[in-house]
Amino acid sequence: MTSRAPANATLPEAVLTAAGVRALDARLEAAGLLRLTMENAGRAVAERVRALRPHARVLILVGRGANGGDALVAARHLHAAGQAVRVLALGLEETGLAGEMLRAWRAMGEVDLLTPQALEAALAQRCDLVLDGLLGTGFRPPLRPELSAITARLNAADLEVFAIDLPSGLQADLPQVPEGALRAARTFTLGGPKPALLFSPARECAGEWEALPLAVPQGWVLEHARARRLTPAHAAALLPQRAADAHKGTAGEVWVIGGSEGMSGAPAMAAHAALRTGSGLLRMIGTGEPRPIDPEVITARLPDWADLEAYRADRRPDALALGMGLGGQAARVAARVLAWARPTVVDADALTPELRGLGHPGVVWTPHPAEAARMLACPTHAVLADPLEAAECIRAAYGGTVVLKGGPTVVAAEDGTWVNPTGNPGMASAGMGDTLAGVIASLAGQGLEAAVAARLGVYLHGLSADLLQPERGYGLQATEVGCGIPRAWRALREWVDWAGQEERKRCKDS
Ligand SMILES: NC(=O)C1=CN([C@@H]2O[C@H](COP(=O)(O)OP(=O)(O)OC[C@H]3O[C@@H](n4cnc5c(N)ncnc54)[C@H](OP(=O)(O)O)[C@@H]3O)[C@@H](O)[C@H]2O)[C@@H](O)CC1
Ligand SMILES: Nc1ncnc2c1ncn2[C@@H]1O[C@H](COP(=O)(O)OP(=O)(O)O)[C@@H](O)[C@H]1O
Ligand SMILES: [K+]
Repeated sequence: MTSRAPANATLPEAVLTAAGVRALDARLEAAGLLRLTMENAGRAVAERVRALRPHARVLILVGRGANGGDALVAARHLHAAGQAVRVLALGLEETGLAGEMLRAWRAMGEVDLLTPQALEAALAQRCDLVLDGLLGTGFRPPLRPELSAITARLNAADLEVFAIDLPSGLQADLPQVPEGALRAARTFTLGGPKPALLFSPARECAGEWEALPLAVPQGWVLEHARARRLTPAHAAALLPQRAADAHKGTAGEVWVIGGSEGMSGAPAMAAHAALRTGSGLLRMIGTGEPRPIDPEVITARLPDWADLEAYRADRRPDALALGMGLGGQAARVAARVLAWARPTVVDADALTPELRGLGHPGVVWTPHPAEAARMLACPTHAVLADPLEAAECIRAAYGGTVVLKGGPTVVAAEDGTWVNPTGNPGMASAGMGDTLAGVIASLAGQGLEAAVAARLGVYLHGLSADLLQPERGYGLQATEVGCGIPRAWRALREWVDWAGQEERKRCKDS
């Protein structure tokens, strides 16, 4: 029998909350697959530990829930492979699925009750690595004292900790770090990352993380996902394709509307990035003198913003980006342009509450957290406390697609919420957002749906910065990220060609 499921590699990654894990668990249980899934998960963890630390003596800490069950499976596979393990468990009852795993482990090795004294004794013997299976997605703060004494001791010890699913004491769904949370050097997250592994400050507790597959169809996991995360294959499939007879009239005319006295650079960076993303024709329009970086850009200086309608009369932009450096007039100008019902990226000064409800399917709002707070009339810390929720709230109130910028950027669109995997802290410099607005407008002008242009735009923008990071570090300029877009594009395209070749080779071999 052949599989009818699409190859997992072409599907996005699932971002799973505690509720999503519970729902997936229920489905697996109903299908009679939960025990096998725990077995697969624990074995996958053991394989990663063996690959990374084949000679380590591993202290395995086991909680009472399924996270502990995963740890016991890992203990069994590590022991069977000849690696030295010591197991300490919070409970020794053999009930439920985790209890079954405890019984299976006991057939092979010993287990002692985890107490502060037992931990101390274990640490006094040679131990190179702690495998944390105390708490996973089932944790609800605050951490009880019996456990906070354990995590405090481990955090104080000079020991490497690898966490299963997420470091014990982190709340899966939120970026905050509850009192007493464990700090891990590495996390093996099961089925897909939890929001806590994606957003700061919680993600700093997880060290490097990697997602281990659950060995069930990715479609099942995605059904219970809170959000999706782009993979290279998925992003590459979004790249626009051009006909051989393409010309500047078919490659998209983009207008950048912005700039004011002393702020001419912002729209210039957007226009520059749009050209590098492949737009056929760029116009920069302002009431001050537009100062493009590139000679290819056509400029128009309007006596007043009221003259915008007349300028547009016999012209038809394929997409627009507006707001960058525009100043106090921005909301008024944006309201006019939104009425044209063209694909439009609304950025910077134009991101104001006056525009609530004016979004249409072609609109992409691109706030950073402080601008998002302005749009939602809430403090910035409330946005940062749950970026997925904040992006979705803006979308509900304003319409269109929302790109909530940050490390990482969240895209809330009609088809759901996405988390971008590319980008790095070198991007924390002025002008990066202007560049992004140009990239998204360019892709929309080349015919991509606004929501798709947003998703691909943030991916390419971050990838361009990631490719530059090794040579530039924190000294990365926004214009360089714009210049690097063709390289990012090529890297993605080559990835697809490479993946396609692999796929063809696999088909030939089988
Ligand atoms: N479908 C999937 O993706 C798969 C998921 N899998 C795994 O399932 C895990 C989720 O398992 P789970 O639901 O059993 O919860 P888990 O994290 O083990 O914690 C429960 C324990 O924590 C305790 N506890 C709670 N709060 C506490 C506090 N404040 N302070 C102290 N203790 C506290 C709570 O105690 P209780 O409240 O019951 O007394 C209970 O004993 C998930 O992370 C992944 O590893 C895999 O098996 C493969 C398939
Ligand atoms: N630490 C980071 N990790 C990933 N991306 C980042 C990071 N810091 C900034 N960025 C990206 O850089 C851009 C900054 O945008 P913004 O703050 O609007 O800049 P500006 O207003 O100066 O143009 C966003 O796309 C954001 O996602
Ligand atoms: K854990």
